[in-house]
Amino acid sequence: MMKTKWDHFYKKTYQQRLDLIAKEVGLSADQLNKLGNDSTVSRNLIENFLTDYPLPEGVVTNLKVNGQEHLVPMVTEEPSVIAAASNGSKLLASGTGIKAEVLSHLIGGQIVIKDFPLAKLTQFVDQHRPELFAVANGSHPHILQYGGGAQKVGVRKLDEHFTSVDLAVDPGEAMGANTINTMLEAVAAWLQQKLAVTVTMAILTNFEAERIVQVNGTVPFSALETQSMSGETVAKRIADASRIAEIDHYRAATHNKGIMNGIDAAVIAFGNDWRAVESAAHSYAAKDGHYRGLSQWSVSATGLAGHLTIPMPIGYVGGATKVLPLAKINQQIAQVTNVREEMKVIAAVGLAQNLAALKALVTDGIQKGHMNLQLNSLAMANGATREELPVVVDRLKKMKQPDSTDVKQILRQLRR
Ligand SMILES: CC(C)(COP(=O)([O-])OP(=O)([O-])OC[C@H]1O[C@@H](n2cnc3c(N)ncnc32)[C@H](O)[C@@H]1OP(=O)([O-])[O-])[C@@H](O)C(=O)NCCC(=O)NCCSC(=O)C[C@@](C)(O)CC(=O)[O-]
Ligand SMILES: NC(=O)C1=CN([C@@H]2O[C@H](COP(=O)(O)OP(=O)(O)OC[C@H]3O[C@@H](n4cnc5c(N)ncnc54)[C@H](OP(=O)(O)O)[C@@H]3O)[C@@H](O)[C@H]2O)C=CC1
Repeated sequence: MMKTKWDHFYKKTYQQRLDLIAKEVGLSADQLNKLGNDSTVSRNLIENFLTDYPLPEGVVTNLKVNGQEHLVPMVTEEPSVIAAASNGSKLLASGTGIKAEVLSHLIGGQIVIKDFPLAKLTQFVDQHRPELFAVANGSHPHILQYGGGAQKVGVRKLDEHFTSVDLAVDPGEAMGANTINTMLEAVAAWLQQKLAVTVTMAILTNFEAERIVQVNGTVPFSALETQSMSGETVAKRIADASRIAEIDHYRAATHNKGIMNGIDAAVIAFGNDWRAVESAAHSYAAKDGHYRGLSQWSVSATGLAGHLTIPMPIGYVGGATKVLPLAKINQQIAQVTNVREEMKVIAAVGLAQNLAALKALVTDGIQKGHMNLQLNSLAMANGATREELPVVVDRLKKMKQPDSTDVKQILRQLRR
């Protein structure tokens, strides 16, 4: 490999790394001071560690799932997300509350094999299923003790060259990526030994078709009423919005982004891998060959009914869940004691988040509520200090469409 000045950067001490970066990009002493923040946990969690990057954490109120109230911590940089999730939770709590159920809890993975007869491989796997499961489970010291283990195996033709041996495993309380990867590599080695197959790769899949949570909720018409629309009209308009996400992928992408506003924020707060959750959500949304909204809303005789079915590949243990100190505290704040509860609560936040966004979209429009709460961020981004912030925001609220020029002008006036 070619040599660069960054070779073995990771072997340098923390201070040496900071100094090198400061020199390279010309950081001031003040900037260095802000950056420098050695942490034993973080230094050992990731590579080339520089600093902890703080994101704001807030809490969703009024989320009621299966009769129990949960305060759900959310980590996000986006104004109005937590207000909206609380708004949607309160609306849903005014109905039957949210009913949630974990439909399946298996992580899948694949061993991709090249140029081997499909029929021979299928026959071998069918005939040696117990042995194959024993190899998989035997590669993980404790998976059976955790109530998990290999559950299913199948063979799937990919094209004329490639075949996938698909394994599904109950990962216990863990997200299970490392767990299943260990198992897949063990089974791959065993297949190589038994059949002399050529294995191209052995890896979990983030298409999580068998780790599904379903949440349902209803909102009475009375709770949806606005100054200018009846509750029934609002409900019908939300059902229309839901339909549009079914038929138009332009809209479906935004509809699902709204759901993930809540889900990602909670997943991060619980110390989980949000890329896995994102990847699973969007691939699931496209599973029928057409990308669509993950939730559906319809009007019943008494109110609005919402439904969300979504993969939720998270863990209550493992990954960073017990390493990041805040993740543990957040599990306690949310009053979740196992992975299934956590899956349900996170999906419920997604449904509530979606409801609030749709209600805003079909009534006042998104900008009114969102921009009102975005004003703090607009003011700070344009240089307002903590002391100036209340006055600046107050003046911005009185304007029709405030922007950065307005903030700068207000600041000039204040600083005269
Ligand atoms: C912003 C609101 C909530 C205002 O909503 P509102 O109707 O003016 O609020 P309200 O004063 O009637 O309050 C209702 C409840 O909302 C919550 N709430 C209200 N204000 C706060 C606050 N400051 N902090 C915390 N919680 C708040 C709180 O639970 C409150 O109940 P209360 O406690 O007063 O009895 C509403 O307009 C809303 O839900 N808007 C949706 C905003 C949103 O979705 N933001 C995400 C960013 S936009 C986006 O990324 C996705 C999107 C929208 O494109 C997705 C899509 O297209 O589908
Ligand atoms: N594509 C992807 O999504 C990928 C994700 N990852 C990463 O993998 C990590 C998640 O994998 P995961 O296997 O969960 O991680 P870990 O290996 O961190 O955690 C699983 C381990 O937790 C221990 N454990 C303790 N109690 C339990 C229990 N009740 N049930 C199950 N396990 C228990 C077990 O180890 P023991 O018995 O030794 O205590 C188990 O092997 C995340 O960090 C993710 O980012 C990695 C590769 C790819």
